[in-house]
Amino acid sequence: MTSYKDVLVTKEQHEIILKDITPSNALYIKSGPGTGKTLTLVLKIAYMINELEVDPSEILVLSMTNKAVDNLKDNLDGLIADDKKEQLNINTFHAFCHDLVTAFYGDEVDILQDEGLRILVQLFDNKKVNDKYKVAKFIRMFKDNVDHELIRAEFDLTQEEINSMINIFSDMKLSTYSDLLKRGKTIIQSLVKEEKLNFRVVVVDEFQDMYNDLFQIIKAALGPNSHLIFAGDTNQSIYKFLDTKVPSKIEDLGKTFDVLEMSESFRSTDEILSASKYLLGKEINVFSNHYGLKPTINNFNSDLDQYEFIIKEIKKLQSYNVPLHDIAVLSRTNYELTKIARLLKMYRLDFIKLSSSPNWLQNDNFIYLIDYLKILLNPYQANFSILCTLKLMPMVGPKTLRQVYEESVQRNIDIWGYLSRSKDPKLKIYYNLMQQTRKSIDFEDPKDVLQKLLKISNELGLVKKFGRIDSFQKSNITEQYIEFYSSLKTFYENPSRVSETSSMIESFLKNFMSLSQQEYSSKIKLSTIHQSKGLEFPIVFMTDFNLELDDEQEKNLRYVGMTRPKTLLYLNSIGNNVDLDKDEELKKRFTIAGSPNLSKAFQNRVVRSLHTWRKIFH
Ligand SMILES: Nc1ncnc2c1ncn2[C@@H]1O[C@H](COP(=O)(O)OP(=O)(O)OP(=O)(O)O)[C@@H](O)[C@H]1O
Repeated sequence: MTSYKDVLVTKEQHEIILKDITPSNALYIKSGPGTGKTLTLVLKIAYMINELEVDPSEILVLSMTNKAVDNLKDNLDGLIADDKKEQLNINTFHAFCHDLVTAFYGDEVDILQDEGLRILVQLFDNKKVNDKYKVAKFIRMFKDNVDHELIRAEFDLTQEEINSMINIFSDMKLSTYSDLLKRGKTIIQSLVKEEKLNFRVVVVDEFQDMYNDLFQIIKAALGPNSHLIFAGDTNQSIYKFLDTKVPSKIEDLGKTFDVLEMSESFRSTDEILSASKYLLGKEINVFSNHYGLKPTINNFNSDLDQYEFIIKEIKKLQSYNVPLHDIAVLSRTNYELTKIARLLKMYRLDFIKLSSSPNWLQNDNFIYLIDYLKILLNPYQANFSILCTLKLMPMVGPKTLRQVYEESVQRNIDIWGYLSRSKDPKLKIYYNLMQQTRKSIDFEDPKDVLQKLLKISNELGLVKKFGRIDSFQKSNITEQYIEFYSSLKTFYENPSRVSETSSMIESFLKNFMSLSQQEYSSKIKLSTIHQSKGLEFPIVFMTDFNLELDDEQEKNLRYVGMTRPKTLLYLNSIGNNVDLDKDEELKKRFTIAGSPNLSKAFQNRVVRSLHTWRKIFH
């Protein structure tokens, strides 16, 4: 162990931190789960700024998720001066492109979301492209410049029908994520060419899940004098539907590669790590110096048995004073998580579902509050939001929506202008309330903003839509409004979140998606395995665990889940065909059928010690 900035780092980590940043070279940090990718990247960034005197504005750090970005930023606190931290460019690929596109073109980027697809189904009014999946596919095809001949064949459409749908999409000024990345790439390319953007170092985290659109951003950002650093673990690549060939394409970047590995894992005990590697079926160079209990596998006949076991074990852990926030339940799908959530609620065990977006958005309908805000702020640029929210009004159906859209196109006015002139009583109610609210709303006062939104949701149909969802979700609505309000307040209470050029509310609209701090709450964490990537928890339950997997991607996903816990791992399978008691290899690595010997674990301080294993900088 060596030390950098009072942090004890391994020899491997130290070598990576000090490795030179020659422009023509790239550094690939090959690291297994829990080996300290984040810590090492953070220390390397600090080293470059503090010791090599690299100007922080010349460092670009790109990551796939908001969570990873927040993590990097938090961990940099105290390592570099605050003013230098401000100049550092640490962003998700999407936010980086979003900022460039809005700054460059001055227009708002309206990304097409799930609810928007439903409105397009109605506006398209086409018998063959008649559900949101088909609409999404249609848009993807035309955005990817697929030959119209092929689109016609795919959906059995005429050219007129295709043109009409493309026109609607363009009139609504909608973008897809892929659009945003492509527009971003073009801007970066020209700025780099004109030497207005000049990154000396580009750092990319979690490169194993990178797909072509993201790869193109990196390629565009790299000038002749840029050094590239990328870190990742191909065994944790879990997005099969994306372009998994990308990591190998990195070699097309024309840089000479140095590969440095990190093999000591600081997260999981050696028992957990060995069992994870065994089920992945690969020889992997990671080890741990912490020892504890073997993971436990139980096979159940039904979901109910499985869930009862989890509740019983959680209660047992509580009796050893394990705080709920040390426990996570990971599942393959959101559907399974909802079932577990219901059960935990029944037993009055507090839980929180982790997601990459803010909590209140776990109810899709809350996206309409964002639409209302966009309209209140600038109705002339909110055509699509107006159509989305009009649909919530009682008695407004697809026919009215199409009529509003078509007539405003014919008269060459925006939809707000059309509404202001409309004699239709339903549309008048909508217009009058919105107009009145626009005049009276105080955007400087979050309480007033919330009150106005509540009134609008009540009178313009959103609350009625809430009424149609099931009772479990309904009981969470007040809580979600409160969470929405606290997200809103974040911007009023943290001026640093508000950029110089935009107001509080504009900053909120631009950044609300990145508000997800739930990991730090004091409740049991529920998460899909996908969402748990990059996170760690002292104790993990994995549900519906499948021992018989062939698919490589699925095995990787299982590996990601199994390597999240620090000390205790419970695997629950249902009706699996492997005879657990007879499989000697499994028996060597797992406790089969039963529960872990907690009293032994606590006696040996295996579990307790974990409470002190907090993140190094926390
Ligand atoms: N040198 C070290 N000494 C002590 N703890 C360390 C050291 N390096 C990393 N850690 C700790 O190990 C844990 C795992 O680190 P980190 O989350 O960065 O791993 P990772 O490589 O990103 O893992 P994954 O690929 O699974 O997301 C963290 O709690 C971190 O603080």
